Amino acid sequence: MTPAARLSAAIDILDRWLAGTPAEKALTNWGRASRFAGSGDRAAVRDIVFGAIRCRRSFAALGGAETGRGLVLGGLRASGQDVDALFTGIGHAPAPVTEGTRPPEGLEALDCPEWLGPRLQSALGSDFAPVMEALRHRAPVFLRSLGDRDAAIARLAEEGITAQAHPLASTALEVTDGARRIQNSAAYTSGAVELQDAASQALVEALPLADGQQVLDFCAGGGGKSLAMAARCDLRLFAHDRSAERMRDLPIRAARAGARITTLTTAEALGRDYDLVLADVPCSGSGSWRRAPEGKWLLTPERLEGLVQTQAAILEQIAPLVRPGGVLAYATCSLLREENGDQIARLAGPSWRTEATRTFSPLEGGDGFFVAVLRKLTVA
Ligand SMILES: C[S@@+](CC[C@H](N)C(=O)[O-])C[C@H]1O[C@@H](n2cnc3c(N)ncnc32)[C@H](O)[C@@H]1O
Repeated sequence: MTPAARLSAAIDILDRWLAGTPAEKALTNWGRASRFAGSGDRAAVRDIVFGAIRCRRSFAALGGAETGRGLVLGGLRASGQDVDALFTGIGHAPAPVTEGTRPPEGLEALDCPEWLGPRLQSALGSDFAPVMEALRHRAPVFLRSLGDRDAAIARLAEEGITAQAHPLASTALEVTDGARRIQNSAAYTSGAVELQDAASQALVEALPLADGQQVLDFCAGGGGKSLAMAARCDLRLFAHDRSAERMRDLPIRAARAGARITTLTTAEALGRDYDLVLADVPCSGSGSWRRAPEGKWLLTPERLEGLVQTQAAILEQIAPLVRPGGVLAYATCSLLREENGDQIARLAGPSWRTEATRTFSPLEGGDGFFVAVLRKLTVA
């Protein structure tokens, strides 16, 4: 495909996305209908689409319309490209440009939803603009090394993947070249490295884990945190998720990593007690909007309120599962106070002591995360 034909494909996919089709689905449908597109074309179209979703408001202003065409045009203008050379109307190229442009202003220039601006500003203070700017760009690719980090770097290099140690976590590697080769590399398939954001790794490093503990990952999803916990200590480790479907791949991933993780139904999970319960709760995902940018535009005040209620209900459900002297760890990938510190304040009282809270900013390289470690006090 020519560069201009890739733009036309991205315009169609973005129009479908704007009409309500999830971006992954719109990309898959286009891929199925476009057998002529090679892997380079698919990757390039995907990059244009996700780049436009991250910068929806500013690209729409620059491109003169909130349409697929406007977003693509705005993206080209934002990066200073010669739009008339690409929008020629010849062959599969988009029709010549007639649209005007205007510079984005205020929250629009930061690609921040208007209603969220004040809440994020209050939570992030002087970091607000730099964080929102960071979320306009693609996320770095991180790996977690299961053994020696330098050995993993050398092994990846043999397969044409360049990675370097990242300071956020002792296990974290940032991939700077060859990221598309990871999933077929022997280092990955043999379990020497696992794909995981650096702040996710750092969050698990912040947990007071010790050999022999009985641990529950209550919102395990695909098991990213379970696997990282299993790699840290010899635990009796249980994974639970309200959706059993989301844990479907966990046994395969655990086998690849040589980890023992028992999945539990809700009734089973609630029927035991634990030295540590991790609740990596469903949240706005505002800390990971560069990785999953659609969430930025799908969040509404009502959805946020629903999430806050779910988080509070989960905390209430798991608090009794922690043994006296044990730990409840509450985590989100949110930047918003109502999902983070405000939730933990609910557990304040004579039964709990907050031992640590840590906020990871996207400015540190990884996703934005919050973790609080609360100790259940033994009754005197
Ligand atoms: C942030 S994701 C977990 C990500 C996962 N810990 C990881 O590291 O890959 C939140 C998970 O919570 C689950 N969930 C939502 N409501 C829940 C509930 N009431 N109880 C338990 N899990 C719930 C969702 O299905 C989702 O998989």
